[in-house]
Amino acid sequence: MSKPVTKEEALEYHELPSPGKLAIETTTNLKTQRDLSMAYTPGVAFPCLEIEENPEDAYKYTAKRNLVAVISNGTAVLGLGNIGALASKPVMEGKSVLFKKFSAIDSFDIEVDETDVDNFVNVCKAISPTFGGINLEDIKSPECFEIERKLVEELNIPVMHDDQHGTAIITTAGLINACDIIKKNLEDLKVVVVGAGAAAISCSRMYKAVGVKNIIMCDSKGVIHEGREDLNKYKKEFAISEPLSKIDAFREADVVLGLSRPGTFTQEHISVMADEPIVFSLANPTPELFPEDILAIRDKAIVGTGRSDFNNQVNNVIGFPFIFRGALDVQAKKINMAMKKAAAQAIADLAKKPVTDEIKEIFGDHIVYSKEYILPKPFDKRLIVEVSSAVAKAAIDSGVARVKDLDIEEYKKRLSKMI
Ligand SMILES: NC(=O)C1=CN([C@@H]2O[C@H](COP(=O)(O)OP(=O)(O)OC[C@H]3O[C@@H](n4cnc5c(N)ncnc54)[C@H](OP(=O)(O)O)[C@@H]3O)[C@@H](O)[C@H]2O)C=CC1
Ligand SMILES: CC(=O)C(=O)O
Ligand SMILES: [Mg+2]
Repeated sequence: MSKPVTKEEALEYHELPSPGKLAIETTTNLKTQRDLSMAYTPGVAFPCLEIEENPEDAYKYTAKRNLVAVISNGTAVLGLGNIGALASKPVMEGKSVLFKKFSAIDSFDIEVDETDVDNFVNVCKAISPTFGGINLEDIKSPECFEIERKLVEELNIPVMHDDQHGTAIITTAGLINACDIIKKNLEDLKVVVVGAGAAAISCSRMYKAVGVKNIIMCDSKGVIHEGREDLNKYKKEFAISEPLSKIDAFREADVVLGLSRPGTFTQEHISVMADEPIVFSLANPTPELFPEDILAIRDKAIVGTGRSDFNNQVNNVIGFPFIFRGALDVQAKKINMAMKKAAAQAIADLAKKPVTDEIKEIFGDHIVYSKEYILPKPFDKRLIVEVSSAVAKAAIDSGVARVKDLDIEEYKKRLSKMI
């Protein structure tokens, strides 16, 4: 574990040298009167008229092709709950910083003070011409599902709710490698999912898509089963036929995937799991159960958290920057399961390769594929190359890319120079 972050340090980091975490920079010269005539009137009228004639030219003459909106209404911010649009801004600025640093994507964070599904969708639609993609963030379930569905249906740029799909990609990559290390098959796993919101539902769908058969899901009322009358249609997808207590759900389980809030499972639950349990305790910033408490009773466990200060950070930061990079570069109309699976496999494969000297310098020589290192570090510069190229290829192969003739090896070379 690295040195704990104090409140004072975190507040100072956000306040200095200037409030917030990002600013805007220009890409063209603006030094002379002639530059001004180019950038602004009269020169600017020419690209405007080209775009009016052919909307695709927006990708040629504006920042649209490399610009993503990070949009939230602040209703499910990390595990902090509904703290509102304004209070969500540090997280959204943070996501924009990660886009820029890890995948060279420009982005604006946009906090929308609106909880009504249709009104929120209308705001997103109205501002969508500006962007090459939309990353929805920290919007509570079940509203997030409907919002994303409508936007994907109605817009022709990639729209992805990161808490759903970024998280699904990274937890799938983590599961693939954890199973590889302890020699278990995905098909044979018993998985308990604690949480039944945006992240939990989407991760569980992807687990099923890669072969997991036995999933038991719990929400704040307990195990989700067909006898319950308080289930929305998303939770119903995972209802088991008979009632079950939570402790019985954990009995001999191989995996627990926590996407809920602190304290929703305890050492008692972990103690009844199968040998070498996989415990992803992913609530942020405070996990369901801390790694030391898990390892204290199950020293052979593979443990992951969402945080940057423990081994095995299982966090969508290893997903969303690279999936959008690939999607933008082939002007994908949407982000589909084929692209998500390709991303997860590429992430999993990368963790098996020896780490670079740069990563050793940051994290030390001990970083080798093992129970303590199942996923690449977000700082691994090979992520953009391997994951974004895999996503771009999957977009082309699955027919959602507008750019169809991409030389993947050439593209990988370009990616390696982007950050
Ligand atoms: N590491 C990572 O990369 C990521 C981590 N997360 C974390 O996952 C958590 C959930 O996020 P998200 O899905 O967006 O939020 P949602 O608000 O959509 O879902 C929260 C879920 O937690 C459930 N819950 C609350 N209390 C309990 C309990 N006692 N037992 C079981 N479930 C409970 C809620 O149940 P109910 O439906 O009954 O209200 C709800 O289903 C957050 O802590 C977030 O930080 C999210 C995305 C990525
Ligand atoms: C990581 C993230 O997106 C979350 O905790 O909400
Ligand atoms: Mg989030």
